[in-house]
Amino acid sequence: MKAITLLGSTGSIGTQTLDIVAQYPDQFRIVGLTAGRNVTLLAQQIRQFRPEIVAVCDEDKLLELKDAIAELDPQPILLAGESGVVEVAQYGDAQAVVTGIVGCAGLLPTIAAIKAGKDIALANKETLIAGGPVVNPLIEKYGVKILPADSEHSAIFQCLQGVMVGGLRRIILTASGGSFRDLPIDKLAGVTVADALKHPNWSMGQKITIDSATLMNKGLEVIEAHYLFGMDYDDIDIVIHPQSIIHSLIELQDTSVLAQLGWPDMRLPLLYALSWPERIHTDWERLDLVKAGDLTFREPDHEKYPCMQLAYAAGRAGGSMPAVLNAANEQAVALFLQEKIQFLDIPKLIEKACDKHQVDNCESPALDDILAADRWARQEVLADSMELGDRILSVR
Ligand SMILES: NC(=O)c1ccc[n+]([C@@H]2O[C@H](COP(=O)([O-])OP(=O)(O)OC[C@H]3O[C@@H](n4cnc5c(N)ncnc54)[C@H](OP(=O)(O)O)[C@@H]3O)[C@@H](O)[C@H]2O)c1
Ligand SMILES: C[C@](O)(CO)[C@H](O)COP(=O)(O)O
Ligand SMILES: [Mn+2]
Repeated sequence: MKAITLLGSTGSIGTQTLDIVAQYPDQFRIVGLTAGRNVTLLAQQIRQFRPEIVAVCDEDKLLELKDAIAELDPQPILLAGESGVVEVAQYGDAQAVVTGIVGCAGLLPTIAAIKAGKDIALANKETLIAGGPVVNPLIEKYGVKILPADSEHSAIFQCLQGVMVGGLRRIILTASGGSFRDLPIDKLAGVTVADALKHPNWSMGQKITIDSATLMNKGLEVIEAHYLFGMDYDDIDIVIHPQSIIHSLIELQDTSVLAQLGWPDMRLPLLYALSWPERIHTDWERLDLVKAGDLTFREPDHEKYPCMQLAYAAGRAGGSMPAVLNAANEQAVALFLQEKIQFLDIPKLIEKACDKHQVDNCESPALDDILAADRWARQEVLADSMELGDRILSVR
């Protein structure tokens, strides 16, 4: 039985992970859970999975959580704040930590888990995009495994099983195209948050759904693939595949191409990240190619979606630049979700921050450099968005 700690248990990744644990109680046991502030759901999860330790990041929610589970005996260790989340990440005999926290907030808990010798089932891509130069050396130093749970990187990882080192020639990331894939470019200016949250294939958290709509999710995944598989940016391609049945492909040195297929269901990559190198028999809906129908592909539209090229440029710049790109994106998406900026402002704000940033410690930025770059980028985007605010107010 594998002992697991789950960071971000109340989110899309978190609840799907717990769905797996509930289906396979003979395979998995929950040691720790963390959430941001949804203590109602967290209390339900504590009752069902009886973790040893729990943290809620919002310290103002701790008392409410204590009251919500007061009758439980024994009580889990209850912690709060970012330090509490870090404590849970490194706690006890958990063999693997599932990183389902959204954003760069997952970086410090992930580092703590690695230093505690725990394997990482990585869903939280921002941690690797921003912190790759620090995380990868720690993975090696502490001898832990990083198992991709992101659907594309799981597909690539699955295709790589049995491939000799040096056999990989190219990675092809598939992209659904997101909420506006069929919308003409001249209609993007006025789209609403509600429009952007209507992902055609996947049910996900709000931030990543907006990232899918801007294609920044795919740009981030290019950087994620670089850090996970060591591929040069010239050898990581993107193709639009509206059906999201092929979850990505690899090309080998002899030009043979391997792909992983399945229904768009995040439980499968999550399960494999937890069961690897084994495969667990499931009774989930099996892929029916006739039912799936036509599988189509098209070139990504870089004029319509500038975020992809912004991500390639940041990845190639290296050092602290991916951290700036990621933080600028997190801040811009948050402002869009708050309806303080427009959809097309997102790439503009990101580009402005990246253009201003002077990459230091290019080869190997320290953790403090990455955290400082993250903070700087968020402040830059906030300041730049104020000018946009003037424009928006004048339009109204
Ligand atoms: N959803 C998917 O299908 C999918 C697929 C591939 C990769 N991913 C990646 O997985 C990560 C999570 O995505 P998601 O869609 O599951 O997001 P989500 O639904 O928004 O869930 C985010 C989780 O993180 C918690 N959280 C938020 N801010 C936090 C903070 N500052 N400190 C600690 N916990 C915090 C939330 O807690 P509360 O809700 O309690 O506030 C929630 O449990 C992202 O990095 C995403 O890119 C997601
Ligand atoms: C589910 C997914 O892996 C989230 O990262 C997928 O990438 C989302 O779909 P899209 O192709 O980015 O629109
Ligand atoms: Mn993905």
